[in-house]
Amino acid sequence: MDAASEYRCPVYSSDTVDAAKRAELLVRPVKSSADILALVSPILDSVRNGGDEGLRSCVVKFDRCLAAEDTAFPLTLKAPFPAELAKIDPKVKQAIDVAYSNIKAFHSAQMERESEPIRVETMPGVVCQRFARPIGSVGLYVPGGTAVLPSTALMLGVPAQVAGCKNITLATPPRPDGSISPEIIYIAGLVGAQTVVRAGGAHAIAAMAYGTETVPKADKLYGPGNQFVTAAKMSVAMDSGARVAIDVPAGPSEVLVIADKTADPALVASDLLGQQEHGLDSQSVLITIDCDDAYVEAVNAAVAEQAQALPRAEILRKSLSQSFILQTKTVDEAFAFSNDYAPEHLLLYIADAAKSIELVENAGSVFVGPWSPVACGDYASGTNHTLPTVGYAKQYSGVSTSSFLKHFTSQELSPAGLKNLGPYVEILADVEQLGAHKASVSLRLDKIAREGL
Ligand SMILES: NC(=O)c1ccc[n+]([C@@H]2O[C@H](COP(=O)([O-])OP(=O)(O)OC[C@H]3O[C@@H](n4cnc5c(N)ncnc54)[C@H](O)[C@@H]3O)[C@@H](O)[C@H]2O)c1
Ligand SMILES: N[C@H](CO)Cc1c[nH]c[nH+]1
Ligand SMILES: [Zn+2]
Repeated sequence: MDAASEYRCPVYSSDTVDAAKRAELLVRPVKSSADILALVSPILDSVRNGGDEGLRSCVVKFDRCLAAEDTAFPLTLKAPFPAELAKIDPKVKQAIDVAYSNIKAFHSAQMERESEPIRVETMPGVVCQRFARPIGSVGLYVPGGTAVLPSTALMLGVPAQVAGCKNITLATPPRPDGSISPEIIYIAGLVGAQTVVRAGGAHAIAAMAYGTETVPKADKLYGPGNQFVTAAKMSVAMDSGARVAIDVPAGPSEVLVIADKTADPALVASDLLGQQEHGLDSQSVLITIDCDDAYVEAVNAAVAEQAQALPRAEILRKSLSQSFILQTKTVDEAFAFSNDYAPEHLLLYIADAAKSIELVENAGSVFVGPWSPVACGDYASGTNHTLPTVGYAKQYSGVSTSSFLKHFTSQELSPAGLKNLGPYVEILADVEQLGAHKASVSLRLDKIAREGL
């Protein structure tokens, strides 16, 4: 096998893909959740029962951070973070500041809509309202396994700050020497985080879900991560003892590109590789519309050429075989597959891309036209990169400002309102045979009648 042939995506044609194969192509290359949950459960128990000590032992075992063997290793850093820990290259600072500003602009606009109270008089004298409040204590997970992702600190920290969350904790795996990347500390300061936890994986999730001596307990957990992190989030969310919510199952990165003949094969290849390089369990998919075999070969050749020259060539070599190219004939066929796949990122590299958004039913975030590489959304366009994977875009939205808010409703009835609505409530309470419910209305209606209100 020559080197280039190791970096190719398998190719299928919709003409020959039957229903069973199509169903198979829709499934992501990830371990079953039962297998992962079995691995994650003892880690969660160790932190839930052992607090900081349990957390420390998991840091040693799983984050492979040498300094953690020292029992004096502080598991948390508290704000204000020392300036020397946040020292970054001025060029990097400028790029982070641009990203911060764009993300803040887009998420602040969401805040304006989401926090606006709603008031509706559903019947004369019956006023219903809805109010937004920030979630008090939030735990943000910033991945740091195969790559440290300060951009995720922005994607989670900015909406938390915009929503007005009071207690922001950020957890991320420490580097081998036990330190946290200065870019993450700089961003933690920018977004007003109070605590940075030096731990990654399922144990960091457990620490924020249950709280420890030094890690504050969060009301809601956010952020992407590998299969351990995602399974841990789902597990603690089901534990009534933790009383913690989660944002979205944001697992291994993925992209689906829909391309027609107008798409430059080299640029298509660059976006496929962009998400595939995240890890061995990532998946990139290309759906072509009415493109011949020569076009598909040109994409595969560009994939092989670019992949071999990239710093993460080894990850790509091992994982490109689980990506694939599917040749279809029509726009409808291509979008039908994409909507069933429900990709985290959907790149529309076709003529009339903007108009085709109407055809999208399920996707985390859409990249429209030839000049919108997925990397721009990953870092700095302003949208959020914490997005549903493995098909969860069918029922979940990506992280947004509203993920950091909760809403409560109110109703206020005047005597006239109760006279209008009360008799119907009495009937419905009768249907359910709930006498106390009925009496709470009847007694008031009697009083209104007695007092002539
Ligand atoms: N969907 C999204 O929005 C989105 C955004 C950014 C990144 N991602 C994805 O996040 C993931 C990041 O994964 P990562 O691994 O690089 O970083 P990570 O921080 O999620 O996980 C690394 C940690 O996993 C733990 N771990 C590793 N092996 C373990 C084992 N065998 N048992 C128990 N714990 C173990 C360790 O604590 C390690 O520090 C990638 O898959 C990437 O594609 C997704
Ligand atoms: N593509 C990731 C979301 O799946 C986000 C990211 C961070 N850094 C680079 N990319
Ligand atoms: Zn990415």
